Amino acid sequence: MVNIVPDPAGTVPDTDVRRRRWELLVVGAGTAGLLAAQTAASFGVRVLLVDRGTWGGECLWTGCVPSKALIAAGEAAAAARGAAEFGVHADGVRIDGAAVLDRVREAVRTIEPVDSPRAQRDAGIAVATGDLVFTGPDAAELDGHRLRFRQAVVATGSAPSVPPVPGLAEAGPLTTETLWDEPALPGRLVVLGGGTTGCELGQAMARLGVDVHLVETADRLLPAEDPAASGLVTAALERDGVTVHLGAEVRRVTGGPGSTRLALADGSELACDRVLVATGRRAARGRLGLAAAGVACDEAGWVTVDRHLRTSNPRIWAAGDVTGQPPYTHLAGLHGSTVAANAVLGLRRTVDLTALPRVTFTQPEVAAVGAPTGSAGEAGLRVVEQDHRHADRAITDRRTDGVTRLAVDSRHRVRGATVVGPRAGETLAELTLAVTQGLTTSDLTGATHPYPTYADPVWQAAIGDYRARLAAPVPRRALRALRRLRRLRLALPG
Ligand SMILES: Cc1cc2nc3c(=O)[nH]c(=O)nc-3n(C[C@H](O)[C@H](O)[C@H](O)COP(=O)(O)OP(=O)(O)OC[C@H]3O[C@@H](n4cnc5c(N)ncnc54)[C@H](O)[C@@H]3O)c2cc1C
Ligand SMILES: NC(=O)c1ccc[n+]([C@@H]2O[C@H](COP(=O)([O-])OP(=O)(O)OC[C@H]3O[C@@H](n4cnc5c(N)ncnc54)[C@H](O)[C@@H]3O)[C@@H](O)[C@H]2O)c1
Repeated sequence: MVNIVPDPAGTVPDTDVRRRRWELLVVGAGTAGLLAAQTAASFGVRVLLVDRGTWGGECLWTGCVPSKALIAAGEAAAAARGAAEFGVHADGVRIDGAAVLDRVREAVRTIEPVDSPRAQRDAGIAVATGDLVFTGPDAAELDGHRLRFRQAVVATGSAPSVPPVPGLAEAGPLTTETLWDEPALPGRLVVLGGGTTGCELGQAMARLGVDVHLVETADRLLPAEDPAASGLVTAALERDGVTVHLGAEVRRVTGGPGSTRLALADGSELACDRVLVATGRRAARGRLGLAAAGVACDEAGWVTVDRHLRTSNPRIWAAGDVTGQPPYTHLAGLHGSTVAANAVLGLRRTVDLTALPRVTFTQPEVAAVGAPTGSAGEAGLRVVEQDHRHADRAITDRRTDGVTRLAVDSRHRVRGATVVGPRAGETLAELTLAVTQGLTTSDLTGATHPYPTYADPVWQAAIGDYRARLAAPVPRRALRALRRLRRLRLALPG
């Protein structure tokens, strides 16, 4: 059923919505669509925002919010179990899985009103719930009703991709779209994929008492990150009870929920109650009619865009995960505001991915930005590093399993960074600014960092690089001359 809500001024009666030619039609009310619609509305344009019903999109309902709430529950369990290390005894830790999942859903419900149709309408946006299908270059259908538009934004997101392993689809695997509706936590879980999702959820589940096996085809977890991060996260997951299978491939799956068996390529077999698939994403275009609209997609199905996020139909823009660019909420939001500025004001804004920050919310967190720090040498960059075993805050917190690595160019500009440790995501903000603004390690040394914080290792790494600079021939000669001058002055009488 189409449920079109008029704008707050009431100038667009429900019955007229389908007859209007909308200045901007936005399809998908996830982060990208919401930001596109809100930014366009703030520029004074009449916008129609359409969603199937999950207002707030993946981040709110099945992504960031529930996963971070589950991670918080896992952290609470781990803190209670580990309290004895501090001389605090919290014996008899008991996990109520159903209550944990209820708390997760409560977090979603608490945030939901901000993204609701009512909130959008209050912001001056006309909203409609339904499945939108494009029928031509400037026309679409919403559950049987025709709409026309001057410009449109496709912001329909992405979906979990289930690999074509024989028997997997028939085994009823969980995905990040279905996990959150479960009434209880599984007893035994096999997680397929050791990327961001698999590591975050695998660790959280293990901390909540689930027997977790994590299967990754690559030879290390988080294969896109600095190998130092992979090593630290693997060790942390294993400490939490996750059995990690690297370089492993599932050949066949049999059974279903409650009793599933996975045959691995090395001849071994895993038995579990549920399988969670976390092996990457695919475009979530469904039956969107992009061909009828003249919007081209690449071979993998992602909507093709130019530097300004314009599709092959000059009236239509795309934003967020559907473009195939890195799937992060902060990028989806940036895409949304960028397309609004380009579509409504005719600007030619681009989105620079070179300083796109990312955080994996394992414990320790892995936060990275810019040039890789693992193979920085190959890219002509040097790596300066501070091991958190020497960071006082990490020692007081008994959280020394971390490292800060900066990739620095020949002019000592910070070109990339990886931070592994508690609150690494927060620490990354400073380094993202450094990479974005081309700041040098000497700029970082010039800003006093409070003691004792997890930002201190950044300062120490920068100071280390600055001191190494002083060892070069020219600064050494200058230092020698200054020392001599000082001695001469001190030798002078009076
Ligand atoms: C488990 C998990 C954890 C994550 N954690 C993080 C994190 O911590 N930080 C981070 O930055 N990112 C995280 N992400 C990624 C993040 O969720 C996505 O990058 C982001 O939500 C994408 O936003 P979007 O607007 O592009 O798409 P979506 O949020 O998917 O929105 C698309 C919307 O389009 C609607 N739609 C689709 N087709 C139609 C149609 N035909 N008609 C009408 N409406 C339609 C859908 O209903 C949906 O509401 C996580 C993802 C997962 C799976
Ligand atoms: N904290 C965050 O910001 C956050 C959290 C979760 C997800 N996300 C976003 O969602 C995206 C998707 O996450 P994801 O973890 O599903 O994908 P991913 O691409 O990050 O990781 C998928 C992993 O699965 C492995 N793999 C692929 N096929 C496999 C198979 N058949 N068996 C075993 N392993 C297999 C890959 O080698 C890879 O390591 C991420 O790239 C990220 O951008 C972000």
